[in-house]
Amino acid sequence: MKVAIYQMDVQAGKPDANRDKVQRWLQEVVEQQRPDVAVLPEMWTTGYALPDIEQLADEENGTTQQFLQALAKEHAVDLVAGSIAVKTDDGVVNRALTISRKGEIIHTYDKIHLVPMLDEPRYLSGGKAKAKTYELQGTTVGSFICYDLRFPEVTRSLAVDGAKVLFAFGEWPAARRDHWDALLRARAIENQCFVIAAGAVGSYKGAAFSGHSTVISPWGNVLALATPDQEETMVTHIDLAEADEFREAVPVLKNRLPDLY
Ligand SMILES: O=C(O)CCC(=O)C(=O)O
Repeated sequence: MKVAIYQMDVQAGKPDANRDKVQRWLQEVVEQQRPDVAVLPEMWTTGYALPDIEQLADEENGTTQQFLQALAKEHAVDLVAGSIAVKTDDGVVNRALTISRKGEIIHTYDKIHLVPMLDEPRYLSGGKAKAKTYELQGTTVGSFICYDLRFPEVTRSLAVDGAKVLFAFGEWPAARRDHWDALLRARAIENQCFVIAAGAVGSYKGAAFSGHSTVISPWGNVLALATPDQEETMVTHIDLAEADEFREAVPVLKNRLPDLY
């Protein structure tokens, strides 16, 4: 699987400008590298302009979703499209979307863990459904969003349900970059999954984002690591057989004893 990650400098509060950036990026990466999958970061339409999120968020099946469906079809690429703010009957959610190259929505997930340090519970509603696996190019995969990374139960449950690739989307603060790096690597090793993480750069109200988008193998090898502070396109090949080989050699998932913990 050839994966392209957009480590993006999201323009907070400017969804039109961010959609333009994504359109230009995708056009360029598809022309130059022909990836199978393109991956975007967390909340890439609005950034963390939370006080205005009610006005900025998309309607369900709204502008950004339709824009992504058209782009995926036009470029014949699967879009693991990070997450966007979406208005629902329960309030605004931070929703991850994956769209097939045919333009079909193949997965959605609303971030379940809201971040108190960023005041998210004041402006956003947490998802009510557990993160579920889905099929992408014949492989079982899962997606989770930023703060979910601190809750190993999320990725463990995706791995137990068969995921071999975990997609993570972040606008993680630079102040805690070490945690991002260490926890992503831990999630890859403990679940014997590839971890493909798209982060953001730039800053909002003086707080910088961590960059360090990355691709990590099930063995824990860092196959690619972006800069901490520049927009960047990272294209990486992953060999999915590595997950099977590691699982056979070290059968962690089979050796779990959930009744004892
Ligand atoms: O857990 C953290 O340190 C940051 C989480 C975060 O920034 C987010 O979920 O958007």
